[in-house]
Order: sequence, then structure tokens, then C-alpha cells
Amino acid sequence: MASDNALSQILTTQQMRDAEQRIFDAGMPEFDLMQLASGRAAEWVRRIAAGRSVTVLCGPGNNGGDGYVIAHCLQKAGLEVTIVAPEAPKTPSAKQALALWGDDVLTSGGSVQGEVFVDCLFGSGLTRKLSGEHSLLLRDLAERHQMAIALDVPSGIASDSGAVLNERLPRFDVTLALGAWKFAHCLLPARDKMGTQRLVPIGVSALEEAAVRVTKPKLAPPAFADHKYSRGLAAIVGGDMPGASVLAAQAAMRAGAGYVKLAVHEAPNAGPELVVDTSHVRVALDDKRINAVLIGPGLARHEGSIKALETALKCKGALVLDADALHLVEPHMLDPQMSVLATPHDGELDALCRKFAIVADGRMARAKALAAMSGMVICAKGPDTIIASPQGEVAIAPPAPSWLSIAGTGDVLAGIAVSRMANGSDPFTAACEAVWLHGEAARICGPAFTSLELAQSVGRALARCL
Ligand SMILES: NC(=O)C1=CN([C@@H]2O[C@H](COP(=O)(O)OP(=O)(O)OC[C@H]3O[C@@H](n4cnc5c(N)ncnc54)[C@H](O)[C@@H]3O)[C@@H](O)[C@H]2O)[C@@H](O)CC1
Ligand SMILES: Nc1ncnc2c1ncn2[C@@H]1O[C@H](COP(=O)(O)OP(=O)(O)O)[C@@H](O)[C@H]1O
Ligand SMILES: [K+]
Repeated sequence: MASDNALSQILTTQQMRDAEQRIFDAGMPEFDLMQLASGRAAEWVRRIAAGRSVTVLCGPGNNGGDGYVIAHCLQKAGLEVTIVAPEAPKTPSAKQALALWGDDVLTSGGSVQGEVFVDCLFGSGLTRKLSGEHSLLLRDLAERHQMAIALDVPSGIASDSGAVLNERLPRFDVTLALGAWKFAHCLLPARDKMGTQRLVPIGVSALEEAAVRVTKPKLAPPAFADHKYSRGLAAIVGGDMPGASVLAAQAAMRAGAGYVKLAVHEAPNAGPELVVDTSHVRVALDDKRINAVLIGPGLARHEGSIKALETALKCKGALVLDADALHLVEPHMLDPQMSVLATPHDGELDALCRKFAIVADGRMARAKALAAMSGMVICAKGPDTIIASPQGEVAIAPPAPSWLSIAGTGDVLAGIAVSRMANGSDPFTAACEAVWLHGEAARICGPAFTSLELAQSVGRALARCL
């Protein structure tokens, strides 16, 4: 039985090759592993095809090899199967797989019209964009079938970055990831091409240094003897636009902390359940019981906000920086001893990267470099949220409802995160817990919710983690 970590890890092409090599070194011949992987993938295809005819497009590498084995398994199961292979197999395992098939192979797809199409042209070994001929063949076959399944990763997609290398690549209904998730399964734009994703386990063990997919956290209810302070006091510093900090506080009250205090000069829209401290922020934060502080939502950007930020940075506990605080913070202000979580969206990530002189390509590389340089955990928000720690850990959030693309949902995320940190989670864990609870709260809300409704659903999302 594979461990949870092995099923949630995300591997680079090199890590995947090394993992396969370890399986070979343990005594399994290469072709046996191909047969195991392809046999399990074929079982998915058989169930999805449900008696319909299948066309398999096979390339020259091991992805193509998998295709021949899948075709063989489906034919044995009684399905009508056609193989299109524009090139002969080149790897030893792919050659053995063709021999196993032993039937006709079409070299062009001109006359093929079928029901289910399986793309085994290229997988994780793709090194450059598809030739015009390959790209046209892939698109044509996908268009001429009722449904399309990609094996491992759709052809034309860079496995390690999630870049789509060719224009007009087809959109797949199902993608069967072999052995482990790859970055392309988690990141845009590639993820958008893949439809429903399924992982086909092949016995790859968990790698300590691998990135992971954020999975549902396991949270505990308050202990029998807990009281509000033992569960954690989260302080949220408001500013000129108190609505944003109220949203964060509404979420924080439902995410685990025992006490949420909103430090803001006025909060006319705060409910009676919220503790509002209208004294000066210096006074409000001068409380040794505070475990974590959030500053940024609705803070504004002026002299007074900088002073408030400096005060928050003097609190010795944990800190969440969001929104305006990410524009105001300077590298020299960060105490290396503090546990800081920053939650930038793309614009804020740009601003932080400029400040910390980060030059790297892509959100993943930028988030990792920024975390390493700044000492902060970076939760780079978006449809494919990436969490990176200064120690090099990386987690990628599962897809969340796109209904989250409204104003105020980031405030809710920051509120959940500070609550988790007040409750005792380290910043990386808190960020993972927060993005999961945030996505789940959105699923609970259904379409077209307000950010207050999202905050109000956080408790029900948390209930699913107990
Ligand atoms: N070793 C094994 O037995 C296993 C292999 N697996 C399969 O193996 C795949 C990876 O196999 P490979 O490393 O052979 O890679 P691919 O099958 O993706 O193809 C790589 C080959 O195509 C060439 N190539 C790359 N991009 C090209 C392009 N745009 N146009 C033309 N040629 C191009 C490469 O030079 C190389 O010869 C995985 O995606 C997976 O399907 C899995 O079944 C797990 C087990
Ligand atoms: N298309 C989308 N799909 C999934 N999540 C999204 C999408 N767009 C935005 N989000 C999420 O919504 C939140 C928006 O945050 P942010 O831009 O800071 O909003 P605000 O500052 O208005 O509160 C983030 O958590 C982000 O990950
Ligand atoms: K493929």
C-alpha cells in the first residue's frame, strides 16, 4: 500500500526517472514495470471506454511503449482497438511492447474515426515542441473521437513547468498520471488541458525532498481542558478600509483560534461576536498572550500604516503579511527569528520580487527564490496557488472553484492562515491548511457567493477535517 505522501508527491522528470531506476535496481525488469503501469492505466481506459472502440496514438519513447501495452490489454478485453504510430519504437521497452501487440499498426491517422482516443505520443520525456506533423495528427485524432484520454501528460506539454509548447493542442477529458504527479498536473496553463486527473500508482516510494499536492488537513477538535487562550489568540490589525480586516476576522474566528481580536480605530460593520480594540495599535498589540498577528488587509499605504506594520513586526510571535503590508515591507524590516507567512497575489509577488532582487522565470521559481531570500514562507495565490518555504519545501494547492475570483477572498484566506498560526501551526503548514479550508469553503458556498459568505463557511470546511 503506497503511503499518503507517495500519492500526493509531485516529481520532476529527473526525480521520476531516479524513482523508476530504484525500482529497477530492486530487481524489477524495465519491461515488467511498463507492463504493470500500462496494465493499470488500461484498466481505467477499459472502464471509461465502456465497450466503445479505442484508438491509441503511440510515439517512439516509453510513453508510446505504454500505448502498445494498453492497446494489447484492451484488445484482450474484447475491445476494438486501432494503433496509429507515426514513428517506430526506439527504446528497448517500447520495442518489446510493439512485439507484444503483434497486430497491424497504421502510420498515419487519415482514415481513423473512432470513439475513444488515447494519446501516448509523448509523455514526460518531451524535450521540445511537437513538429507540425505530430501536432496536426494529435489534434485531428482528438477531434475525430468522442472523448480523449492523455497518458501521463498530454503530448506537447512540458512536464516540469506546465508550459503548453504548441498552439491549439487538444483539451483532454481524462489524464492518467503514471507513478506520481508531475508539475504539469498541478500548474496552469497545462492543468487546464487535462480534464479529470487520475493517479495510477506503480510502487514509487515517497521522496523526502519532493514537492507535494496540498491534501485535506487532519485537524483536532479543542482538547477537553482547552480555553480560549490555550487555543491561541490571533490579532488582526485593520486600517483605513475596516471591511477587509472584518472579513479576515470573520474567517479567523472559524478556523481554530480561541480568541480573535481586531485592532482597528473603528469597525462599524463588525458583529457583536468580534472583539474590537479601538485603542492605538501599539497598545492593542502590547499583549503577551497574542500568538499570531495579521496585518495588511484594508491597511492602506501611508505613514500611519508603515508605523502599524513596524509595530506588528516587533511582536515576537508569528506574523501574516498580506495586501498593503506586502507593498510596505522592506527587506531590512524582517527579523530572521520571526515566523512570517506572506500571501501575495501575482501583483504583490512582483512587488516583493523587485524588493528582494529576485530574478527567476515563472511563479514557481520566483516563489522558491523569494522564500529562500526573504526567510518568509510564500503563499503565491492564484488559480494554482504555490506555497514555498525558506527551507525549500513546496506545496501546490488542488484546483479551487474559480468563483473565488472576487474581491475580498484573499482577506478570508489571510484570516484563516493567522488563525491556524495562532492555534500552533508553523507558517508552511498553516498556509497549506488555509488554502485547503479556503477552497473547501468555496465549494460549500457553491456558485456566486460573497466574501462574507465565504468567511462564514470556513467553520463547515473545518468540520470536514476533524
Ligand atoms: N520506464 C518505464 O518503464 C516507465 C515509463 N513510463 C512512461 O515513460 C514515459 C517517458 O518515456 P520516455 O522518457 O521514453 O519519453 P517519451 O515517451 O515522452 O518520449 C521521449 C523520446 O522522444 C524524443 N522527443 C522528445 N520530444 C520530442 C519531440 N517534440 N518530437 C520528437 N521526438 C521527441 C526524445 O528524444 C525521446 O527519444 C512516461 O511519460 C511514461 O508514459 C511509465 O510507464 C512508468 C514506467
Ligand atoms: N480563478 C480562480 N480559481 C481559484 N481560486 C482563485 C481564482 N482567482 C482567485 N482565486 C483565489 O482567491 C483569492 C483572491 O485573493 P486576492 O487577489 O488577494 O483578493 P482580495 O485582495 O480582493 O481579497 C486567492 O486566495 C486566490 O487563490
Ligand atoms: K501522452
